[in-house]
Amino acid sequence: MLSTRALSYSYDGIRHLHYPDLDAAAGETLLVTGMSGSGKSTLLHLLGSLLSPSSGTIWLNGTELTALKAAKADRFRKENIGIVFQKAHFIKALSVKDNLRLAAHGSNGNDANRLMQELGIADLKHRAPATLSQGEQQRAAVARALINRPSLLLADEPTSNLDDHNAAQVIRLLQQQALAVAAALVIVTHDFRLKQIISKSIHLS
Ligand SMILES: Nc1ncnc2c1ncn2[C@@H]1O[C@H](COP(=O)(O)OP(=O)(O)OP(=O)(O)O)[C@@H](O)[C@H]1O
Repeated sequence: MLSTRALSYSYDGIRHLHYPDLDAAAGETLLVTGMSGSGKSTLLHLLGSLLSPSSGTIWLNGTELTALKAAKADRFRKENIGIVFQKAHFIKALSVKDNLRLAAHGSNGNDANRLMQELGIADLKHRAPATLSQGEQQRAAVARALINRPSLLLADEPTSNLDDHNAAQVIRLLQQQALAVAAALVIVTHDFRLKQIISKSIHLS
């Protein structure tokens, strides 16, 4: 499903971030931990095809992401990869539901109601995103990331600022939803509590 080989990235051509090889099957969760500055967010951007690596390859479902030209990579990302960023970045003027529909490819927007129901935010669909609590915004961000039934779901620090109970709940939610669409789930975090919940992990140093 997802595999990377010999990935590296440099912002300035001087300091290079080298990544261990990653493999994640459909429905599997991979935790990537590391201290601040170890390159977690950069890795997430590489996996999400938002940055191109200096060297190395990323394969997702038989497609070599790293070989795609920009326009094809954009389309591939929209159709195959869902990303839950640390900050959600919704369109302020649109309702929660319209934010989901805007992210949808083709007829996938029809799934917006079902997803919001499953994530417990159906009652909030006509609200402006800014009026939602942090936890509600996070669930809306998960719904948006899932709208195109991605084969790879990426989450950046989904549990920072959450207490133990809510952290476990968000992880359960992400895992349930990833499993429902048979997506590989990659979570990057400095939250070492998650090592107790997720068995497969890689540490960046
Ligand atoms: N746009 C940029 N230009 C130059 N250097 C950058 C840029 N973004 C990140 N870096 C550097 O690359 C390294 C990895 O950064 P990255 O944000 O991936 O780490 P991180 O593990 O996600 O950190 P944190 O947990 O603090 O968010 C750091 O040394 C950072 O200073």
